Amino acid sequence: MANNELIKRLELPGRGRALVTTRRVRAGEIVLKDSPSLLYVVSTASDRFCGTCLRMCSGPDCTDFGAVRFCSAECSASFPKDLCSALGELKKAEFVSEEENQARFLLAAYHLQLVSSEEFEKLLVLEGEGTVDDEGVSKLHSFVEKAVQSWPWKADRKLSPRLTADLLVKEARNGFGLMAPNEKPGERAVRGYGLYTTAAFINHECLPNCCRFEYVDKAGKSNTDIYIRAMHDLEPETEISISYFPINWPYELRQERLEKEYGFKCTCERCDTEQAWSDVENGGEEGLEEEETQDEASLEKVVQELNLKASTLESARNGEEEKNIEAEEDEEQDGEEDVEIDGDFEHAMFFVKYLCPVEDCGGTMAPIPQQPDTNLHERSDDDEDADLFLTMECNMCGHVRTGDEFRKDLEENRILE
Ligand SMILES: C[S@@+](CC[C@H](N)C(=O)[O-])C[C@H]1O[C@@H](n2cnc3c(N)ncnc32)[C@H](O)[C@@H]1O
Repeated sequence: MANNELIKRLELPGRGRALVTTRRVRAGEIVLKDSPSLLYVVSTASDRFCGTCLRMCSGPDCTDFGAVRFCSAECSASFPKDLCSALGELKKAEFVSEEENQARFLLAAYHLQLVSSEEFEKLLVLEGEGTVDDEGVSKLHSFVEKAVQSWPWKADRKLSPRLTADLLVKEARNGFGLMAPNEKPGERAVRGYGLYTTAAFINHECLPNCCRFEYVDKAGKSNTDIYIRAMHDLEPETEISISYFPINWPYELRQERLEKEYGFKCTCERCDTEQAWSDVENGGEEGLEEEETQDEASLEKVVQELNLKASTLESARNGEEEKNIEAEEDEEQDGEEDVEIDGDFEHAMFFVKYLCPVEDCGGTMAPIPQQPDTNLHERSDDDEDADLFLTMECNMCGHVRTGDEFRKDLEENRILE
């Protein structure tokens, strides 16, 4: 099913290292299956999820061991005792929850160095460098240095404030959050984080072509593997992209997260279009609501929303808005590229196709992987709309939508006549 031969790593201008397809990929194909080099459970979930496998951990099987619990005697036995005792030190430290998570990560990373310097080196090549003269880093480094001092280190041990600072940034830029099942609709929490040293080379796009699936509660050993699935057909030599957060996040929130956490400014086509909306909203007296997301995922609403924004932008461009907008627009149009209003339909269709229709979910839909002998692989290359009507699965709530259901929705909302 998964085929890691399907991708290669390249350096792309302005994007750093990236993963690119080596052949044509069909909608729904798994382009990458990756296992974690390192996993840790977050402090707020450590009493409910197993420290070894991150599965739900409840009932009498649960073995309490310092700051980690285990779902079974097997998971308890396979968790490294050195790491367990170091995690026990967390109880004495005065950390707020975010710092405690960073300490958990650092202990797991330094422990990886203890047991496999080869795997540890894979972490060191990931993107990100920290700042040493940071109070938070010093506090964490002092804690970690003490907590790991009794470990059976070899002479080539690497442990320094510089390395601690770098590891923290590498984790922030490359870690994948494994989600806990929703307790209430719309409330989603992370149960733990993992570093996947191949998937870490996938860059972000606000309109991605792949999305990540995980099945942490499934039976078996590889329950923390992640699967990167193609949302639609991809040509050979196409860069694989995912969204680093839910696809319905609004422009400002996306920009803030990408700049603060990932260190780059996104200038993709979607951001260009939404920046123009945001300029109009900020300039107009009757701007649209702040911080809108396309989270009401009914087709009608998504399409209406985007049409409304497009027409607001068009009105502003045509000088029908308040004077202050006219003035701003005039200024902005000097030397500024025109924003494609036609692009709005393409963006609307992206959400119609790929945003999970379940209220408050915000997940991304991707076609269910097909068996090689199904019609997905037999359909002709020029049948562009065929992937519209594949059975899709949501990567957050698991909702499944068949092609017939989608066709009916499109017809009811007059998108397809
Ligand atoms: C998870 S890593 C992806 C692999 C990375 N390019 C590398 O060379 O290791 C995340 C980092 O990649 C870069 N990146 C991701 N998406 C990008 C994009 N759309 N444009 C520019 N840089 C991007 C940023 O530096 C970000 O912090």
